[in-house]
Amino acid sequence: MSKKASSEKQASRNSQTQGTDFFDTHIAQYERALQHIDVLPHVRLILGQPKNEIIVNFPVKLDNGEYQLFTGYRIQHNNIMGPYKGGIRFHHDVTLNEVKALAAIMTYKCALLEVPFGGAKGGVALNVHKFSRSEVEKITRRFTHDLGNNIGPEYDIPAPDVGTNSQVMVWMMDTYMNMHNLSDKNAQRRIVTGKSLTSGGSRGREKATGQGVVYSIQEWADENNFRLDGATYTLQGFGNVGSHAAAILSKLGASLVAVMDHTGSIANEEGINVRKLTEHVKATGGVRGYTSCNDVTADEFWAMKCDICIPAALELQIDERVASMMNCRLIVEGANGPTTLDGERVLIEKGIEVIPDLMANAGGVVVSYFEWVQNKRSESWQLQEIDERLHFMMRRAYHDMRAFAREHNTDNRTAAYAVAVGRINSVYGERGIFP
Ligand SMILES: NC(=O)c1ccc[n+]([C@@H]2O[C@H](COP(=O)([O-])OP(=O)(O)OC[C@H]3O[C@@H](n4cnc5c(N)ncnc54)[C@H](O)[C@@H]3O)[C@@H](O)[C@H]2O)c1
Repeated sequence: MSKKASSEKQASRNSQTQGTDFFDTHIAQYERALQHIDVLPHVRLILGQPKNEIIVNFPVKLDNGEYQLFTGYRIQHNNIMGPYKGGIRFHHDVTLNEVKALAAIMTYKCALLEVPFGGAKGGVALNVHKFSRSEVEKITRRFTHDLGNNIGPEYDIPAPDVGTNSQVMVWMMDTYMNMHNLSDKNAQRRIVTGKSLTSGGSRGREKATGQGVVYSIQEWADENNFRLDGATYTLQGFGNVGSHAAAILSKLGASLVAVMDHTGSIANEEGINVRKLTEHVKATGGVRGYTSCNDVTADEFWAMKCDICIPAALELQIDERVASMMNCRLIVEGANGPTTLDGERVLIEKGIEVIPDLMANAGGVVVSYFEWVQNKRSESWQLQEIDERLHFMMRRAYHDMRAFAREHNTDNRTAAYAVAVGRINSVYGERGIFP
Protein backbone atom coordinates (compact mmCIF):
# COMPACT_ATOMS: atom_id res chain seq x y z
CA MET A 1 0.00 0.00 0.00
CA SER A 2 1.35 3.48 -0.88
CA LYS A 3 2.15 5.88 1.96
CA LYS A 4 -0.76 8.14 0.88
CA ALA A 5 -3.23 5.25 0.77
CA SER A 6 -1.98 4.09 4.13
CA SER A 7 -2.42 7.51 5.75
CA GLU A 8 -5.86 7.87 4.17
CA LYS A 9 -6.79 4.51 5.62
CA GLN A 10 -5.53 5.64 9.04
CA ALA A 11 -7.58 8.86 8.74
CA SER A 12 -10.65 6.84 7.83
CA ARG A 13 -10.08 4.57 10.83
CA ASN A 14 -9.71 7.57 13.07
CA SER A 15 -12.96 9.04 11.83
CA GLN A 16 -14.62 5.68 12.38
CA THR A 17 -13.40 5.51 15.94
CA GLN A 18 -14.86 8.97 16.45
CA GLY A 19 -18.22 7.34 15.91
CA THR A 20 -19.22 8.84 12.55
CA ASP A 21 -20.46 5.55 11.14
CA PHE A 22 -21.04 3.45 14.25
CA PHE A 23 -24.80 3.86 13.94
CA ASP A 24 -24.71 2.81 10.26
CA THR A 25 -22.67 -0.25 11.25
CA HIS A 26 -25.22 -1.15 13.88
CA ILE A 27 -28.11 -0.69 11.41
CA ALA A 28 -26.41 -2.95 8.86
CA GLN A 29 -26.01 -5.64 11.54
CA TYR A 30 -29.65 -5.23 12.59
CA GLU A 31 -30.88 -5.47 8.99
CA ARG A 32 -28.78 -8.57 8.37
CA ALA A 33 -30.65 -10.28 11.21
CA LEU A 34 -34.02 -9.22 9.77
CA GLN A 35 -33.33 -11.42 6.74
CA HIS A 36 -33.71 -14.48 8.99
CA ILE A 37 -36.93 -13.66 10.88
CA ASP A 38 -40.43 -12.39 10.11
CA VAL A 39 -40.78 -8.94 11.61
CA LEU A 40 -43.87 -6.73 11.42
CA PRO A 41 -43.30 -3.78 9.03
CA HIS A 42 -43.98 -1.15 11.70
CA VAL A 43 -41.57 -2.85 14.14
CA ARG A 44 -38.79 -2.63 11.53
CA LEU A 45 -39.43 1.10 11.27
CA ILE A 46 -39.72 1.75 15.01
CA LEU A 47 -36.50 -0.09 15.89
CA GLY A 48 -34.57 1.63 13.09
CA GLN A 49 -34.42 4.92 15.06
CA PRO A 50 -34.41 5.83 18.76
CA LYS A 51 -37.66 7.01 20.33
CA ASN A 52 -36.11 10.06 21.98
CA GLU A 53 -32.89 12.00 21.42
CA ILE A 54 -32.14 14.45 24.24
CA ILE A 55 -29.24 16.90 23.81
CA VAL A 56 -28.31 19.40 26.52
CA ASN A 57 -25.65 22.12 26.41
CA PHE A 58 -24.65 23.22 29.89
CA PRO A 59 -22.01 25.52 31.39
CA VAL A 60 -19.69 24.55 34.26
CA LYS A 61 -17.36 26.85 36.21
CA LEU A 62 -13.89 25.22 36.22
CA ASP A 63 -11.32 25.34 39.03
CA ASN A 64 -9.50 28.27 37.35
CA GLY A 65 -12.69 30.38 37.41
CA GLU A 66 -13.37 30.07 33.66
CA TYR A 67 -16.61 28.67 32.24
CA GLN A 68 -16.83 25.81 29.75
CA LEU A 69 -19.87 24.68 27.79
CA PHE A 70 -20.39 20.90 27.60
CA THR A 71 -22.67 18.90 25.31
CA GLY A 72 -24.45 15.92 26.86
CA TYR A 73 -26.69 13.28 25.27
CA ARG A 74 -29.30 10.84 26.48
CA ILE A 75 -30.68 8.63 23.74
CA GLN A 76 -33.71 6.49 24.57
CA HIS A 77 -33.94 3.83 21.90
CA ASN A 78 -36.87 1.67 22.96
CA ASN A 79 -38.89 0.88 26.11
CA ILE A 80 -41.45 -1.73 25.05
CA MET A 81 -39.74 -4.36 27.23
CA GLY A 82 -39.28 -2.12 30.31
CA PRO A 83 -37.73 1.15 31.51
CA TYR A 84 -34.94 2.64 29.41
CA LYS A 85 -31.56 1.41 30.66
CA GLY A 86 -27.98 2.13 29.69
CA GLY A 87 -24.65 3.63 30.62
CA ILE A 88 -23.26 7.15 30.69
CA ARG A 89 -19.99 7.67 28.83
CA PHE A 90 -17.51 10.48 29.50
CA HIS A 91 -15.12 10.54 26.53
CA HIS A 92 -13.86 13.18 24.11
CA ASP A 93 -15.11 11.21 21.06
CA VAL A 94 -18.75 11.05 22.26
CA THR A 95 -21.11 11.99 19.41
CA LEU A 96 -24.84 11.74 18.78
CA ASN A 97 -24.26 8.89 16.31
CA GLU A 98 -22.16 6.94 18.75
CA VAL A 99 -24.69 7.24 21.58
CA LYS A 100 -27.55 6.29 19.21
CA ALA A 101 -25.77 3.05 18.28
CA LEU A 102 -24.95 2.27 21.93
CA ALA A 103 -28.58 2.89 22.97
CA ALA A 104 -29.91 0.50 20.32
CA ILE A 105 -27.39 -2.17 21.32
CA MET A 106 -28.78 -1.90 24.89
CA THR A 107 -32.32 -2.62 23.67
CA TYR A 108 -31.23 -5.86 21.98
CA LYS A 109 -28.87 -6.88 24.79
CA CYS A 110 -31.68 -6.70 27.35
CA ALA A 111 -34.04 -8.61 25.05
CA LEU A 112 -31.44 -11.35 24.41
CA LEU A 113 -30.78 -11.76 28.16
CA GLU A 114 -34.50 -11.49 29.06
CA VAL A 115 -33.80 -8.54 31.35
CA PRO A 116 -37.06 -6.52 31.61
CA PHE A 117 -35.50 -3.23 30.49
CA GLY A 118 -35.41 -1.26 27.28
CA GLY A 119 -32.36 0.44 25.81
CA ALA A 120 -30.76 3.85 26.31
CA LYS A 121 -27.32 5.42 26.48
CA GLY A 122 -25.88 8.77 27.47
CA GLY A 123 -22.65 10.64 27.25
CA VAL A 124 -20.81 13.88 27.62
CA ALA A 125 -18.06 14.87 25.19
CA LEU A 126 -15.05 15.53 27.43
CA ASN A 127 -11.59 14.16 28.11
CA VAL A 128 -12.10 13.04 31.67
CA HIS A 129 -8.34 12.82 32.31
CA LYS A 130 -8.05 16.62 31.85
CA PHE A 131 -10.46 17.59 34.64
CA SER A 132 -10.06 17.58 38.41
CA ARG A 133 -12.27 15.44 40.65
CA SER A 134 -14.31 18.47 41.71
CA GLU A 135 -14.77 19.51 38.07
CA VAL A 136 -15.97 16.01 37.12
CA GLU A 137 -18.40 16.17 40.06
CA LYS A 138 -19.77 19.54 38.88
CA ILE A 139 -20.09 18.29 35.27
CA THR A 140 -21.94 15.18 36.49
CA ARG A 141 -24.32 17.11 38.73
CA ARG A 142 -25.11 19.77 36.14
CA PHE A 143 -25.68 17.13 33.43
CA THR A 144 -28.02 15.23 35.77
CA HIS A 145 -29.86 18.44 36.61
CA ASP A 146 -30.33 19.31 32.93
CA LEU A 147 -31.63 15.82 32.12
CA GLY A 148 -34.38 16.62 34.66
CA ASN A 149 -37.40 14.32 34.39
CA ASN A 150 -36.01 12.65 31.27
CA ILE A 151 -34.54 10.09 33.67
CA GLY A 152 -36.35 8.40 36.56
CA PRO A 153 -36.25 5.21 38.67
CA GLU A 154 -39.14 3.63 36.73
CA TYR A 155 -38.49 5.43 33.46
CA ASP A 156 -34.80 5.67 32.50
CA ILE A 157 -31.99 4.33 34.68
CA PRO A 158 -28.34 5.28 33.88
CA ALA A 159 -25.24 3.19 34.75
CA PRO A 160 -21.45 3.53 34.36
CA ASP A 161 -19.65 3.18 31.02
CA VAL A 162 -16.31 4.36 29.61
CA GLY A 163 -14.89 7.21 31.74
CA THR A 164 -17.53 6.93 34.49
CA ASN A 165 -17.61 4.78 37.63
CA SER A 166 -19.48 4.13 40.87
CA GLN A 167 -18.52 7.59 42.22
CA VAL A 168 -20.08 9.31 39.19
CA MET A 169 -23.23 7.22 39.69
CA VAL A 170 -23.45 8.23 43.36
CA TRP A 171 -23.16 11.92 42.38
CA MET A 172 -25.96 11.40 39.81
CA MET A 173 -28.14 9.70 42.43
CA ASP A 174 -27.53 12.39 45.02
CA THR A 175 -28.31 15.18 42.53
CA TYR A 176 -31.52 13.47 41.43
CA MET A 177 -32.66 12.95 45.05
CA ASN A 178 -32.02 16.61 45.86
CA MET A 179 -33.97 17.78 42.81
CA HIS A 180 -37.09 15.78 43.62
CA ASN A 181 -39.33 15.99 46.63
CA LEU A 182 -39.48 12.29 47.33
CA SER A 183 -41.18 10.67 50.29
CA ASP A 184 -39.10 7.50 50.18
CA LYS A 185 -35.61 8.65 49.28
CA ASN A 186 -33.91 5.30 49.81
CA ALA A 187 -36.14 3.46 47.35
CA GLN A 188 -35.22 6.13 44.77
CA ARG A 189 -31.59 5.04 44.90
CA ARG A 190 -32.44 2.86 41.92
CA ILE A 191 -32.42 5.98 39.71
CA VAL A 192 -28.93 4.72 38.78
CA THR A 193 -27.14 1.38 39.00
CA GLY A 194 -23.43 0.65 39.36
CA LYS A 195 -23.31 2.58 42.64
CA SER A 196 -20.78 1.91 45.41
CA LEU A 197 -21.85 -0.74 47.93
CA THR A 198 -22.10 1.88 50.69
CA SER A 199 -24.54 4.02 48.65
CA GLY A 200 -26.89 1.22 47.60
CA GLY A 201 -24.90 -0.68 45.01
CA SER A 202 -24.99 -4.44 44.52
CA ARG A 203 -22.38 -6.99 45.38
CA GLY A 204 -20.81 -8.23 42.17
CA ARG A 205 -21.75 -5.19 40.02
CA GLU A 206 -18.19 -3.86 39.78
CA LYS A 207 -16.91 -7.11 38.24
CA ALA A 208 -20.20 -8.09 36.53
CA THR A 209 -19.32 -7.28 32.92
CA GLY A 210 -15.91 -8.94 33.18
CA GLN A 211 -17.53 -11.91 34.93
CA GLY A 212 -20.08 -12.18 32.11
CA VAL A 213 -17.28 -12.09 29.52
CA VAL A 214 -15.71 -15.06 31.29
CA TYR A 215 -19.00 -16.97 31.58
CA SER A 216 -19.42 -16.52 27.80
CA ILE A 217 -15.89 -17.84 27.19
CA GLN A 218 -16.58 -20.84 29.45
CA GLU A 219 -19.72 -21.73 27.48
CA TRP A 220 -17.75 -21.52 24.22
CA ALA A 221 -14.94 -23.61 25.75
CA ASP A 222 -17.39 -26.33 26.87
CA GLU A 223 -18.99 -26.36 23.42
CA ASN A 224 -15.61 -26.68 21.69
CA ASN A 225 -13.84 -29.01 24.15
CA PHE A 226 -11.31 -26.24 24.75
CA ARG A 227 -9.25 -26.05 27.95
CA LEU A 228 -8.96 -22.57 29.47
CA ASP A 229 -6.20 -23.70 31.80
CA GLY A 230 -3.05 -22.80 29.83
CA ALA A 231 -4.90 -20.86 27.11
CA THR A 232 -3.45 -17.52 25.97
CA TYR A 233 -5.36 -14.27 25.43
CA THR A 234 -4.86 -10.61 24.57
CA LEU A 235 -6.85 -7.69 25.92
CA GLN A 236 -7.58 -4.23 24.53
CA GLY A 237 -8.68 -2.00 27.41
CA PHE A 238 -7.72 -2.51 31.04
CA GLY A 239 -10.56 -0.57 32.64
CA ASN A 240 -13.60 -1.94 34.42
CA VAL A 241 -14.43 -4.67 31.90
CA GLY A 242 -10.91 -5.67 30.87
CA SER A 243 -9.26 -5.75 34.30
CA HIS A 244 -12.04 -7.80 35.93
CA ALA A 245 -12.18 -10.26 33.03
CA ALA A 246 -8.40 -10.67 33.34
CA ALA A 247 -8.51 -11.20 37.12
CA ILE A 248 -11.11 -13.97 36.73
CA LEU A 249 -9.34 -15.59 33.76
CA SER A 250 -6.11 -15.73 35.81
CA LYS A 251 -7.89 -17.84 38.42
CA LEU A 252 -8.91 -20.24 35.63
CA GLY A 253 -5.28 -20.61 34.54
CA ALA A 254 -5.45 -18.57 31.32
CA SER A 255 -2.40 -16.48 30.45
CA LEU A 256 -2.56 -12.80 29.42
CA VAL A 257 0.13 -12.24 26.77
CA ALA A 258 -0.54 -8.67 25.53
CA VAL A 259 -2.54 -5.60 26.61
CA MET A 260 -3.32 -2.32 24.86
CA ASP A 261 -4.90 0.75 26.42
CA HIS A 262 -4.98 4.48 25.69
CA THR A 263 -1.38 4.84 26.93
CA GLY A 264 0.23 2.11 24.78
CA SER A 265 0.66 -1.64 24.21
CA ILE A 266 2.75 -4.15 26.14
CA ALA A 267 3.41 -7.87 25.63
CA ASN A 268 5.07 -10.86 27.26
CA GLU A 269 4.68 -14.32 25.70
CA GLU A 270 5.46 -15.90 29.07
CA GLY A 271 2.37 -14.26 30.62
CA ILE A 272 1.64 -10.98 32.40
CA ASN A 273 0.92 -10.89 36.14
CA VAL A 274 -2.61 -9.45 36.22
CA ARG A 275 -2.54 -8.47 39.89
CA LYS A 276 0.71 -6.51 39.52
CA LEU A 277 -0.49 -4.90 36.28
CA THR A 278 -3.69 -3.83 38.07
CA GLU A 279 -1.62 -2.14 40.79
CA HIS A 280 0.51 -0.42 38.13
CA VAL A 281 -2.57 0.88 36.27
CA LYS A 282 -4.10 2.14 39.53
CA ALA A 283 -0.88 3.99 40.35
CA THR A 284 -0.07 5.43 36.90
CA GLY A 285 -3.36 5.54 34.97
CA GLY A 286 -2.36 3.12 32.21
CA VAL A 287 -0.43 0.00 31.18
CA ARG A 288 2.49 1.95 29.70
CA GLY A 289 5.70 1.62 31.69
CA TYR A 290 4.82 -1.71 33.31
CA THR A 291 8.06 -3.59 33.78
CA SER A 292 8.51 -7.30 32.89
CA CYS A 293 6.96 -6.61 29.48
CA ASN A 294 8.08 -5.34 26.09
CA ASP A 295 6.52 -2.24 24.58
CA VAL A 296 4.93 -3.21 21.26
CA THR A 297 3.23 -1.26 18.48
CA ALA A 298 -0.54 -1.36 17.96
CA ASP A 299 -0.03 -3.59 14.89
CA GLU A 300 2.17 -5.98 16.88
CA PHE A 301 -0.49 -6.13 19.57
CA TRP A 302 -3.23 -7.07 17.11
CA ALA A 303 -1.01 -9.60 15.30
CA MET A 304 -0.01 -11.39 18.53
CA LYS A 305 -0.62 -15.13 18.37
CA CYS A 306 -3.09 -16.22 21.05
CA ASP A 307 -6.18 -18.35 21.56
CA ILE A 308 -8.60 -15.56 22.53
CA CYS A 309 -8.68 -11.79 21.92
CA ILE A 310 -10.90 -9.65 24.14
CA PRO A 311 -11.50 -6.12 22.84
CA ALA A 312 -12.72 -4.20 25.93
CA ALA A 313 -12.14 -0.54 25.03
CA LEU A 314 -13.99 1.31 22.28
CA GLU A 315 -16.04 0.64 19.13
CA LEU A 316 -14.79 0.08 15.56
CA GLN A 317 -11.33 -1.11 16.54
CA ILE A 318 -11.18 -4.32 14.48
CA ASP A 319 -11.45 -3.14 10.89
CA GLU A 320 -10.46 -4.99 7.71
CA ARG A 321 -6.76 -4.23 8.18
CA VAL A 322 -6.65 -5.25 11.84
CA ALA A 323 -8.76 -8.38 11.23
CA SER A 324 -6.41 -9.53 8.48
CA MET A 325 -3.50 -9.38 10.96
CA MET A 326 -5.23 -11.25 13.77
CA ASN A 327 -3.98 -14.66 14.77
CA CYS A 328 -6.47 -16.06 17.29
CA ARG A 329 -9.31 -18.54 17.42
CA LEU A 330 -11.99 -16.55 19.26
CA ILE A 331 -12.89 -12.87 19.72
CA VAL A 332 -15.03 -12.00 22.74
CA GLU A 333 -16.49 -8.50 22.53
CA GLY A 334 -16.18 -7.01 26.01
CA ALA A 335 -16.59 -3.61 24.35
CA ASN A 336 -19.69 -2.50 22.49
CA GLY A 337 -19.31 -2.55 18.70
CA PRO A 338 -15.54 -3.18 18.49
CA THR A 339 -15.77 -4.87 15.05
CA THR A 340 -16.53 -3.07 11.78
CA LEU A 341 -18.55 -4.71 8.99
CA ASP A 342 -15.43 -5.23 6.84
CA GLY A 343 -13.53 -6.49 9.87
CA GLU A 344 -16.24 -9.04 10.55
CA ARG A 345 -16.23 -10.25 6.94
CA VAL A 346 -12.48 -10.93 7.17
CA LEU A 347 -12.87 -12.73 10.52
CA ILE A 348 -15.57 -14.98 9.06
CA GLU A 349 -13.36 -15.72 6.02
CA LYS A 350 -10.49 -16.62 8.37
CA GLY A 351 -12.75 -18.84 10.50
CA ILE A 352 -12.28 -16.74 13.66
CA GLU A 353 -15.41 -17.06 15.79
CA VAL A 354 -16.90 -13.98 17.50
CA ILE A 355 -19.00 -13.87 20.66
CA PRO A 356 -20.72 -10.53 19.97
CA ASP A 357 -21.19 -7.61 22.35
CA LEU A 358 -24.94 -8.26 22.85
CA MET A 359 -23.97 -11.54 24.48
CA ALA A 360 -20.42 -11.15 25.77
CA ASN A 361 -20.71 -7.92 27.76
CA ALA A 362 -24.30 -8.36 29.00
CA GLY A 363 -23.19 -9.22 32.55
CA GLY A 364 -23.19 -5.53 33.48
CA VAL A 365 -26.82 -4.90 32.67
CA VAL A 366 -27.91 -8.19 34.23
CA VAL A 367 -26.36 -7.29 37.61
CA SER A 368 -27.59 -3.70 37.19
CA TYR A 369 -31.06 -5.21 37.01
CA PHE A 370 -30.34 -7.17 40.22
CA GLU A 371 -29.20 -3.90 41.87
CA TRP A 372 -32.39 -2.14 40.77
CA VAL A 373 -34.55 -4.98 42.17
CA GLN A 374 -32.63 -5.02 45.47
CA ASN A 375 -33.07 -1.23 45.88
CA LYS A 376 -36.77 -1.50 45.06
CA ARG A 377 -37.30 -4.23 47.66
CA SER A 378 -34.78 -2.97 50.25
CA GLU A 379 -32.87 -6.22 49.93
CA SER A 380 -29.18 -7.07 49.91
CA TRP A 381 -28.27 -10.27 48.06
CA GLN A 382 -25.13 -12.30 48.71
CA LEU A 383 -22.43 -12.51 46.03
CA GLN A 384 -22.90 -16.25 45.54
CA GLU A 385 -26.58 -15.76 44.73
CA ILE A 386 -25.75 -12.94 42.29
CA ASP A 387 -23.08 -14.98 40.52
CA GLU A 388 -25.40 -17.99 40.23
CA ARG A 389 -28.25 -15.92 38.81
CA LEU A 390 -25.89 -14.15 36.40
CA HIS A 391 -24.38 -17.43 35.28
CA PHE A 392 -27.82 -18.92 34.63
CA MET A 393 -28.92 -15.93 32.51
CA MET A 394 -25.66 -15.76 30.53
CA ARG A 395 -25.77 -19.49 29.82
CA ARG A 396 -29.42 -19.36 28.73
CA ALA A 397 -28.77 -16.46 26.34
CA TYR A 398 -25.62 -18.09 24.96
CA HIS A 399 -27.52 -21.26 24.09
CA ASP A 400 -30.46 -19.31 22.61
CA MET A 401 -27.96 -17.51 20.37
CA ARG A 402 -26.10 -20.69 19.39
CA ALA A 403 -29.30 -22.64 18.71
CA PHE A 404 -30.49 -19.92 16.30
CA ALA A 405 -27.05 -19.77 14.63
CA ARG A 406 -27.04 -23.53 14.08
CA GLU A 407 -30.64 -23.70 12.86
CA HIS A 408 -30.31 -20.79 10.41
CA ASN A 409 -26.63 -21.24 9.58
CA THR A 410 -25.70 -17.71 10.66
CA ASP A 411 -22.83 -16.12 12.53
CA ASN A 412 -23.31 -15.47 16.25
CA ARG A 413 -23.95 -11.72 15.91
CA THR A 414 -26.74 -12.22 13.39
CA ALA A 415 -28.21 -14.89 15.67
CA ALA A 416 -28.02 -12.68 18.78
CA TYR A 417 -29.77 -9.80 16.99
CA ALA A 418 -32.39 -12.14 15.50
CA VAL A 419 -33.30 -13.71 18.86
CA ALA A 420 -33.56 -10.25 20.46
CA VAL A 421 -35.56 -8.60 17.67
CA GLY A 422 -37.84 -11.66 17.50
CA ARG A 423 -38.77 -11.23 21.17
CA ILE A 424 -39.44 -7.50 20.81
CA ASN A 425 -41.49 -8.19 17.67
CA SER A 426 -43.69 -10.66 19.58
CA VAL A 427 -44.51 -8.03 22.20
CA TYR A 428 -45.36 -5.40 19.57
CA GLY A 429 -47.47 -8.04 17.80
CA GLU A 430 -49.57 -8.65 20.92
CA ARG A 431 -49.82 -5.05 22.10
CA GLY A 432 -50.22 -3.26 18.77
CA ILE A 433 -49.64 0.46 18.32
CA PHE A 434 -51.52 3.22 20.14
CA PRO A 435 -53.86 4.79 18.99
N1 LIG B 1 -18.68 -0.88 32.48
C1 LIG B 1 -19.61 -1.74 32.13
O1 LIG B 1 -20.31 -2.30 32.98
C2 LIG B 1 -19.83 -2.09 30.69
C3 LIG B 1 -20.91 -2.93 30.37
C4 LIG B 1 -21.08 -3.34 29.05
C5 LIG B 1 -20.22 -2.90 28.07
N2 LIG B 1 -19.20 -2.05 28.40
C6 LIG B 1 -18.32 -1.62 27.31
O2 LIG B 1 -16.98 -2.02 27.57
C7 LIG B 1 -16.06 -1.09 27.01
C8 LIG B 1 -15.12 -0.60 28.11
O3 LIG B 1 -15.87 -0.02 29.15
P1 LIG B 1 -15.28 0.17 30.63
O4 LIG B 1 -16.44 0.39 31.51
O5 LIG B 1 -14.32 -0.92 30.93
O6 LIG B 1 -14.52 1.55 30.48
P2 LIG B 1 -13.30 2.12 31.34
O7 LIG B 1 -13.34 3.57 31.18
O8 LIG B 1 -13.28 1.52 32.70
O9 LIG B 1 -12.02 1.53 30.54
C9 LIG B 1 -11.80 1.83 29.19
C10 LIG B 1 -10.49 1.23 28.77
O10 LIG B 1 -10.30 1.48 27.36
C11 LIG B 1 -9.01 2.02 27.15
N3 LIG B 1 -9.00 2.89 25.98
C12 LIG B 1 -9.62 4.08 25.83
N4 LIG B 1 -9.33 4.60 24.61
C13 LIG B 1 -8.52 3.71 24.01
C14 LIG B 1 -7.89 3.68 22.75
N5 LIG B 1 -8.03 4.67 21.86
N6 LIG B 1 -7.14 2.59 22.44
C15 LIG B 1 -6.97 1.58 23.32
N7 LIG B 1 -7.55 1.57 24.54
C16 LIG B 1 -8.31 2.61 24.87
C17 LIG B 1 -8.71 2.79 28.42
O11 LIG B 1 -7.32 3.00 28.56
C18 LIG B 1 -9.27 1.84 29.47
O12 LIG B 1 -8.33 0.83 29.78
C19 LIG B 1 -16.94 -0.02 26.36
O13 LIG B 1 -17.16 -0.36 25.01
C20 LIG B 1 -18.24 -0.13 27.13
O14 LIG B 1 -19.34 0.38 26.39
C21 LIG B 1 -18.98 -1.64 29.68
